Amino acid sequence: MTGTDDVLLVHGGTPLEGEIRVRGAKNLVPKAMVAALLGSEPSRLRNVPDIRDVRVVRGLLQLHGVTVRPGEAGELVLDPSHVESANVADIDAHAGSSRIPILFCGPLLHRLGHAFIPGLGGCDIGGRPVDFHFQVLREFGAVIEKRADGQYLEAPHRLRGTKIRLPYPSVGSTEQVLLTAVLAEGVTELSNAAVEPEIEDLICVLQKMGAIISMDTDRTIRITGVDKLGGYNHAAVPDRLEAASWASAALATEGNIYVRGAQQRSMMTFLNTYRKVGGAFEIDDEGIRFWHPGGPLNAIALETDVHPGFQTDWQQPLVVALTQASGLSIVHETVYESRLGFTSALNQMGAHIQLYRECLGGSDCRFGQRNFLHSAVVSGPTKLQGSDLVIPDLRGGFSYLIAALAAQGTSRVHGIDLINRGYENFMEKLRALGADVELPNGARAV
Ligand SMILES: CC(=O)N[C@H]1[C@@H](OP(=O)(O)OP(=O)(O)OC[C@H]2O[C@@H](n3ccc(=O)[nH]c3=O)[C@H](O)[C@@H]2O)O[C@H](CO)[C@@H](O)[C@@H]1O
Ligand SMILES: C=C(OP(=O)(O)O)C(=O)O
Repeated sequence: MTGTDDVLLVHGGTPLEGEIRVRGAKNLVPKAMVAALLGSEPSRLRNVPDIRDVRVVRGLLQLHGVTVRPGEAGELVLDPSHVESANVADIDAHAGSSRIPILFCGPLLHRLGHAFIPGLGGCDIGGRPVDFHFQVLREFGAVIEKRADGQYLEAPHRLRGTKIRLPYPSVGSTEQVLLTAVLAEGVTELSNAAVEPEIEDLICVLQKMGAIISMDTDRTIRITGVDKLGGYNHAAVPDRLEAASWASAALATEGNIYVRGAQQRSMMTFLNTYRKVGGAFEIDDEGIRFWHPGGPLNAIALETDVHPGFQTDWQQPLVVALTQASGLSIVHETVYESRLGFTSALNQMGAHIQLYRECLGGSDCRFGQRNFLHSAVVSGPTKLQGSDLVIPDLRGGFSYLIAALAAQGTSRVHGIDLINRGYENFMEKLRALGADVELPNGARAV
């Protein structure tokens, strides 16, 4: 989508108020769909959001012979009975913008003995190499050949369990190990694993299928391979990243939003930070209400980290709220080396955000001596003015929507289709919250 179809006019200055609902997590649902490939029976996934990353994986699974059909509302039934006989063609067309194709490696090697992985998508927020993925697959016994159009993998023999230590607790690499080890021969011990709530939920899915997986408290995961897995029936964990985005929108626009589906357990670190900034929230069994209680917001020092630290995908939307806090906030991004570039457009709107190459705010990280602008000092409060904005990535895009909604005047936000990757029906939700947004004359709703 290009041109006027992909532009949103945002008339700012109105607090967002009302209720929206978040469904299953973008960072779990596509992976649970891939897990269905490992089963000998159909799986039923519930609480599935209608987002682009789900559609991309659905296309890829269908290409590999998995029948995917909708069940009840928000359900997908995935039947992998015909994977062996599928005629895989045109895989590049389905790879799309997502990073998920890399997670097809283990399941396809188990089922077919070979796999082809095209170029990956995902947000442009750093180099995002996949060296850990290929290293762990080699340790399981896969042979990998890089060709011009992608990576070809083969498993000449059944993959074998192994002992692996990740150089960094990478989410995708941990998932790669899980999806490969469950059907490998013998035991796999993974240390320095990522332990994000979405990973725990993927482990729940795999256990339902018949896998044997234990998690220690020291980032060690042990998997005892089994010969066969069945299907699963699972409701996906809610999207804590989307929930936090709406919470940040409530704070930046001086609004009040009830996020149905938001869960305290997976958002504890975010909630502590939200409270330190001066945001208010109230938790009940169905969701969390977030609001600006009035008065000034507090500047804070914030460092992103792997779970249970402050999740990097929460950072960009919260930075918009920090432009409204009194004093100097420090933001140290330690997960991605280039996730602060989006702030230049906030400065164009009137914010005062200065980027630094040094590790500010406490600890040293991998990016410290390497010339990456990965720390920020946000000086506030500053009034924001409407502007012309071009969305750079998923969370940066949502941040621009928040900034435009908090600003005086009208903004033209270009590239809004990108937001459909991870935010279900965001236009409907914005309107339900009273946002004054419109598509330019003649444009379709995205
Ligand atoms: C679809 C999905 O679930 N995306 C999430 C996932 O991304 P993703 O799984 O890609 O992120 P990782 O946790 O793997 O990446 C973390 C860091 O490890 C580095 N790295 C990773 C793999 C590798 O082979 N080599 C390497 O150097 C990355 O460049 C990055 O600096 O976790 C991130 C961290 O919580 C989130 O921001 C993303 O929203
Ligand atoms: C970085 C993100 O996603 P992905 O890994 O899919 O690019 C995100 O959800 O913010």
